[in-house]
Amino acid sequence: MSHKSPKDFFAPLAVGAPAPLREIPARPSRAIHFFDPSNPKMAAKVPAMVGTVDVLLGNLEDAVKADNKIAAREGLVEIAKSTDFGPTQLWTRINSLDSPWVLDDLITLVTEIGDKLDVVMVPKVQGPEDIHYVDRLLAQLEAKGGVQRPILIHAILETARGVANVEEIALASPRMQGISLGPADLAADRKMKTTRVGGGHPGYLVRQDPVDGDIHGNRTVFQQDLWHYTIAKMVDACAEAGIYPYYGPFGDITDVVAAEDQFRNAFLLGCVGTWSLHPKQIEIANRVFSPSVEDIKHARRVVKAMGDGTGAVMLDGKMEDDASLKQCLVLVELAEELAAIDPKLKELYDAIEIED
Ligand SMILES: C[C@H](C(=O)SCCNC(=O)CCNC(=O)[C@H](O)C(C)(C)COP(=O)(O)OP(=O)(O)OC[C@H]1O[C@@H](n2cnc3c(N)ncnc32)[C@H](O)[C@@H]1OP(=O)(O)O)[C@@H](O)C(=O)O
Ligand SMILES: [Mg+2]
Repeated sequence: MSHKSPKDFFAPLAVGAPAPLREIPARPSRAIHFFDPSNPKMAAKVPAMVGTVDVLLGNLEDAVKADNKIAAREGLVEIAKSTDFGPTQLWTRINSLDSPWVLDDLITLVTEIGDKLDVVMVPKVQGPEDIHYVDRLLAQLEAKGGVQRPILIHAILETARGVANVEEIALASPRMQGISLGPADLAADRKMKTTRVGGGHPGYLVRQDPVDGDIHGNRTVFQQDLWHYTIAKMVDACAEAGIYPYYGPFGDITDVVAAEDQFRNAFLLGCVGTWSLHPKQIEIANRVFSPSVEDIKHARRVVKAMGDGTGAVMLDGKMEDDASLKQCLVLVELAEELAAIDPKLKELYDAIEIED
């Protein structure tokens, strides 16, 4: 349910505000790197991180102490004003819409750094009404601040009602850029019995049938993915709306192996990127969310073999047809976008040779 009729869905919501986009650009966003602008050590690292990560996100919400909320907001303004972000996007996560800080977050950020801010991430979104509120307020502030291009909105999927409404959230505004899974708040809201921030749980498993009826015998167990349903529902809602799904935080910073597993699960399910909470997670995210040389070589071979894009062919003993061609085109187009901003990837992808 939109707050606009289809006729005026793309009309600005305030006189003087920039016209909404008709299509959300697929800018690379493999890693959305969170930093606390009130943390001097993290803030000092931002300029050197430009170009090494696709998105830098100045976080104002959870993980920023209540005493530091104003310092974080002011710190982000200072960082934005003093940094040339080049190809790197600048996002922020504002405080929750019921917090005492969010109105000043939006007024300050949009009127002071609106032209440098690409995306506003909104936490704890419950339904389209939350997006409608931010949509209209952003338009008014863009007009007030003379912002020249529309600031986009990214919702965090971290409440049970938000999951129930995810399709309407995705379609709620032409500003919607994407949606991220927020596993910690969502687990708490659902009363899931896990205290982990993303990833699996050793108690969530399926067990091999007993051998010869011996239920206490040696039976292989397979740990299951707690987040499969929610990520898949989020991906469907984003695909329907033409916006982008992301995995969110992986809190076990030291377990880089399980972080890679969780990121790859999300990549394979259709997510385009993930959050990174620590510098060591950026490399993992960039690697996982950039298609491998093998995948790109195969995809390009399918595109070549499929000619006009219709019918079916056999390639390496596997059937390729109109549908698998579309899957391959997703990878080929992603590779082109990433190669445009990542020289190392460009070198890898350009070196791929396809036999005639
Ligand atoms: C739960 C969901 C969320 O809300 S997740 C998003 C909110 N959380 C965060 O944003 C966490 C951000 N990360 C951190 O605060 C820190 O990484 C840490 C507290 C987890 C660990 O910090 P520290 O102990 O300092 O780690 P190290 O000593 O290993 O740090 C080494 C070095 O790196 C610097 N550093 C650390 N983190 C960052 C960062 N994010 N960006 C830039 N630099 C960072 C650190 O300062 C050290 O610097 P030095 O070498 O100069 O000392 C929720 O939404 C849901 O799921 O619902
Ligand atoms: Mg959260």
